[in-house]
Amino acid sequence: MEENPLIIALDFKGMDEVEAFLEPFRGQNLFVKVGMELFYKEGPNTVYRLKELGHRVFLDLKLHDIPNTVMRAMKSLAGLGCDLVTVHAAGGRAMMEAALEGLEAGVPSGLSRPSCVAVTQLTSTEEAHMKTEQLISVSLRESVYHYASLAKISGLDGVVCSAWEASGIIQRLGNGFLTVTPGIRMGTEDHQDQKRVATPEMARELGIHAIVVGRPIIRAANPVEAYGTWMKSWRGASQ
Ligand SMILES: O=C(O)c1cc(=O)[nH]c(=O)n1[C@@H]1O[C@H](COP(=O)(O)O)[C@@H](O)[C@H]1O
Repeated sequence: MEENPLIIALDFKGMDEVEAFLEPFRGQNLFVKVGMELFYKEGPNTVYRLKELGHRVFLDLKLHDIPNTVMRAMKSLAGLGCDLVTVHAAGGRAMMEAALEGLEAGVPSGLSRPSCVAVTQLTSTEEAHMKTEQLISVSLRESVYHYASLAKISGLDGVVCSAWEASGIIQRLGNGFLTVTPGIRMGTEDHQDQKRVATPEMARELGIHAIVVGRPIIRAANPVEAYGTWMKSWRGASQ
């Protein structure tokens, strides 16, 4: 992954909205995330179009199924030419290994396989709910560290976690293991459904590799200006 990207979550209803959002960014190469809403509506053309426009694509479908199904699904996704994909670590080691097997089998010749990161505990999850709803009795941090270790043992490239656990993961698993962090807010705006939240400055100081930002940029009155402000906060003095 290139130098600490800010990944814009394109959480839009369809490609018309995506094209309208991207138009004022013409000439800039962004790192964008395609999630379930957009992919389920528009399908593979989403990825082809974004690649044609020169953007890097995080295809975030959070696969979680039996190993054979995930292996075959990843084979299809690798063929689209995306750069980064996700699975749920809760699917287990065999499923994560199968995901990598599928990605390696499906990658078009001449391209490198997409990076694959595992979602640990969603940033919308609070410790109390994890304990009552998932019946996990360790702390939320311990649960995230456990999933991150499992993802590393399985050969994955990193994890999706909140900023609250990222530095512990980097300490335990090394700086080469990616930490991709949503739940980022400037501090002033509504957290919406996010619970484990941090500012871009905090994320930078914690050594996080990539942040994912959706609504604060895509719903901003002036998204280009908002992106510039966010990039300055995320990159700090180097921007
Ligand atoms: O895998 C993800 O990207 C993800 C994992 C997670 O734990 N939390 C999380 O918010 N996300 C995604 O990150 C984006 C965050 O969007 P905003 O809350 O609008 O900034 C959404 O597209 C979520 O689907």
